Amino acid sequence: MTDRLPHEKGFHISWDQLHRDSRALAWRLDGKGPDGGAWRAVVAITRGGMAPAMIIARELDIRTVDTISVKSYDHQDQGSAQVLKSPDADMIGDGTGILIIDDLVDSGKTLELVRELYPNAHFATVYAKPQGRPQVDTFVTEVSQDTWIFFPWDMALQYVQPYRGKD
Ligand SMILES: O=P(O)(O)OC[C@H]1O[C@H](OP(=O)(O)OP(=O)(O)O)[C@H](O)[C@@H]1O
Ligand code: HPA
Ligand SMILES: [Mg+2]
Repeated sequence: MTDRLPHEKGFHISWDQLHRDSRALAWRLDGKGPDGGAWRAVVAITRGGMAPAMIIARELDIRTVDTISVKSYDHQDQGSAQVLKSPDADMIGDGTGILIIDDLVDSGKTLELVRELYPNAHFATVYAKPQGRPQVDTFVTEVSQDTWIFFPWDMALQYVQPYRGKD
């Protein structure tokens, strides 16, 4: 699968690194809610936003956690993006005081769709690529557009040949 990706570089992230970077994001968000206060709730964009959202909710002592499920059949075609499951409408309102978390913003299409629904929410991702940056309010690490980020849930430890043993 990965040899067909049109990306020049790979950025491989371990669970430990994801934990550190998600904590760094939590610390950036701390006390930045409306009126300099606390956030009302965390909403994770499934599925990739769920692990960072859990870590952030723990760090910021937020007990109300919900999800929004967005299915983008083709990242080139925004028309095909679809919300499969919405957060509780009474809880989220127009998004004021709500943190919406994803693992990364790439083209920005996913956040663009969710932002239209909840324009007053605060959008945060752990990683960001330049094209998607205008869609995200707070992030931790930027990578170049031609980098593919490999998340720990998509990887497994495996044996590699010693460098001098190849061929
Ligand atoms: O900025 P964009 O170009 O929209 O891309 C970013 C989105 O793509 C990935 O999710 P994906 O839709 O692959 O689903 P998943 O989280 O369930 O893996 C990633 O987790 C972001 O949500
Ligand atoms: O760089 C990426 N890595 C994993 N999933 C993604 N979805 C869009 N871009 C990426
Ligand atoms: Mg996702």
